[in-house]
Amino acid sequence: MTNEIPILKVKGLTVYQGSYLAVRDVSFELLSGTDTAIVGPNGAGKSTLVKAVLDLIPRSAGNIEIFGYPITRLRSLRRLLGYMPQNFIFDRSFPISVSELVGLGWMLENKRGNSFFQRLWGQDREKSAAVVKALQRTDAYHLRHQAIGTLSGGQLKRVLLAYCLVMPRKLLVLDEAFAGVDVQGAADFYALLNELKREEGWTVLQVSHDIDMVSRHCDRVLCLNQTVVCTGQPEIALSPQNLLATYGPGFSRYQHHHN
Ligand SMILES: Nc1ncnc2c1ncn2[C@@H]1O[C@H](COP(=O)(O)OP(=O)(O)OP(=O)(O)O)[C@@H](O)[C@H]1O
Repeated sequence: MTNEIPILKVKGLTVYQGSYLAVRDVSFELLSGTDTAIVGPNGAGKSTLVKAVLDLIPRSAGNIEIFGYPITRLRSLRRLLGYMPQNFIFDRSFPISVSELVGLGWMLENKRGNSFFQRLWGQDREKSAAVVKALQRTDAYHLRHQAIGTLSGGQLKRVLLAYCLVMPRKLLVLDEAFAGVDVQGAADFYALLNELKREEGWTVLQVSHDIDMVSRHCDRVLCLNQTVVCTGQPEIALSPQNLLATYGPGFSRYQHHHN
């Protein structure tokens, strides 16, 4: 259900990457239970924007409020936030299984009233059940015993999404989560996001290059090219004029590729 509570408020955000002005004076809000896509050409500042919004890189100007708090005071609320970065770089010989990785996303909740050992045992069972459910939801359960270093690109995306889903979240931030996932897989992922949004009230912010999927599945679109070019419902934000303004004249070839 969509209601009018802003989960995230970004005002006047400006970010430099080294000496390069990557994001300039960006403002937007995310309403609870909505799925917003950030689109724009390569180098437009999309990844920089989401990293700065999550306070993972410094900003030179701007205010960010998340769940009603300044981002710097997020601390214990971080578990309400799932983030899947564009690239996940790791040593492929690192001996950790898919289940173990997904389990790392599960955090202890402070439950009172039981003894230490009861809590420990209960939480272990809860964690195992949550890992199984998350892997089933992303169609990666069959990979659970595999070492993460042996996964294909698309399989790894499924497992990383399971890592994000293993806890209930309020905000899920995905940076090209579906790049490299096959067509059926991407459609399944969008169906899953829809379920999380409608049935569990999650809010989604996703960077995507798939204009076709975005126009079919997202509630709002933010067109970015260093700064916000336009924002609104997909049918408005992705009009030919707005796409031209965002991507420049080369876009028609890209769009053709998707039709
Ligand atoms: N660590 C860095 N140091 C210097 N410049 C950087 C760094 N990271 C990004 N940039 C530059 O900042 C600009 C924005 O990069 P960013 O990765 O945010 O773009 P993007 O819209 O996510 O691109 P893509 O669609 O290719 O993933 C680019 O010009 C890039 O070269």
